[in-house]
Amino acid sequence: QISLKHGSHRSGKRTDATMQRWREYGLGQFIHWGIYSIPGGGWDGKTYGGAAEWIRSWSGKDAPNDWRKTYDNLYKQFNPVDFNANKWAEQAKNMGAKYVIFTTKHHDGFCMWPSKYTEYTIANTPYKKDIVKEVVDAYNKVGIDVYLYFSVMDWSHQGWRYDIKSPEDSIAFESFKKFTRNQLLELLTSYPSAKGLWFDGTWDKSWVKQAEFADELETEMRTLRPGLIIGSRFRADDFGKRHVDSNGVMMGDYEQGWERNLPNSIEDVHGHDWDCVMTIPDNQWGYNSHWKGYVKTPYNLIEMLVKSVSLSGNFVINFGPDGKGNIRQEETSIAKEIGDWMKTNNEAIYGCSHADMKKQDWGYFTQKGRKLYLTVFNRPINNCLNVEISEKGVKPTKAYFLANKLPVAIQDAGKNKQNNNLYNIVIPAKYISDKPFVIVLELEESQTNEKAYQQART
Ligand SMILES: COc1ccc([C@H]2[C@H](O)[C@H](O)[C@H](C)N2C)cc1
Repeated sequence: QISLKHGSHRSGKRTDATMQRWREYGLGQFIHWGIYSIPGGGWDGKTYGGAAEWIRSWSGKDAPNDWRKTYDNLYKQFNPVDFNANKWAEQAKNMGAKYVIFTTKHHDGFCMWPSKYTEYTIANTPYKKDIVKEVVDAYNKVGIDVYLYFSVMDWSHQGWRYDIKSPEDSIAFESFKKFTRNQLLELLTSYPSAKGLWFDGTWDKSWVKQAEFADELETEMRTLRPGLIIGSRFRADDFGKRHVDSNGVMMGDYEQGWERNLPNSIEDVHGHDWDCVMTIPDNQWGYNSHWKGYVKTPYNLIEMLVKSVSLSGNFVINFGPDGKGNIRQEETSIAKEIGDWMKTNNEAIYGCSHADMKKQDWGYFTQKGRKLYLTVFNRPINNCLNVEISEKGVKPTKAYFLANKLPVAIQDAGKNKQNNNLYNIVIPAKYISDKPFVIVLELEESQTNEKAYQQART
């Protein structure tokens, strides 16, 4: 046990109602929208390879020549005439998202809210209006919780440094730290309904060296907003360790390391709350007019969602609206397809978590109370879903299709050396589905609970 002043201040999951609500979301929407959405990964008819929201930082073959000046003046033409936050919120509601993470400021430093601490904000664009407020209000109105994405790294600020290597760096970075704190307190004060902050741009040495400052700032923010949810990306500990501190204890309220990546087993989760944030194309978060490479299908994304919930995490799908405020057709049709699936099957997602069951090839288990949800992606040729109930002596009581409650047969599949308490859930051969489907399997009360209950009665 290494003694830390600025390591994690809590071990184990948060148990308060606000965090429990976060845990039950299942599905979220990420929105990356900013000045980078104007070029959309290209310029003057040419497209570039890197991540579109990073285009300001690219150079050489990945960006137009002497691009910085042009980029830094783009805000003067930012006028998203097609933007309608209510339409976005409606679409997210129909998709089944329970929370949204919205980019208030990405690495380029442009603020989508009228910050008092810099001129580089929405207030100084032809659009003028407070986009963060429009998004917060529209999403809250349809019952979707809002989380604010904030990049600490800010390429537009004179005080930003990648590392602190001289007294000059140190003086500059002190002004940057003051600016960052001012903006964060401004966001929390201006948008009190925001439930949390999703931090990014915190990997550079300059910030990693600010263990004390960041720790105090986190405490100040949590005091200002009791219940505030902050992930493991915000700050590093006394020895520069991020996500988990030098004693292996997770920093923040949930693990934020699963970016375009998913845990493969419950062991990978280490008992943490976590979210996976995922792009629809390969590595593109901001609008890119020319998606290259593989674009995930609705069913790739549904499988990732179900896998996330089966491992007690949330799954967040990224949308990148264009410079005019339109959500592109590919994203709209994916949202619709996922929404249709969620309308039928969201009981297997919302409020569910990992089931202590052996992973089977046909798909995933999620659980809520004594109900197991079997989401089938790979239907066995013999129509028998193998289920091995880990809780000793607990038997299944009934099984049925979630969609229409029609019962399905449960066969005792006997015992052998490796496993017992094995059952086949038999899907009727005549049942045809071209989409993943859910079978509900209800379990008896667990013996341990039952025994405890009986003893309690004496
Ligand atoms: C260095 O690799 C990175 C760095 C930052 C990112 C940023 C993306 O721009 C997006 O905002 C994502 C959530 N974030 C981790 C992605 C990959």
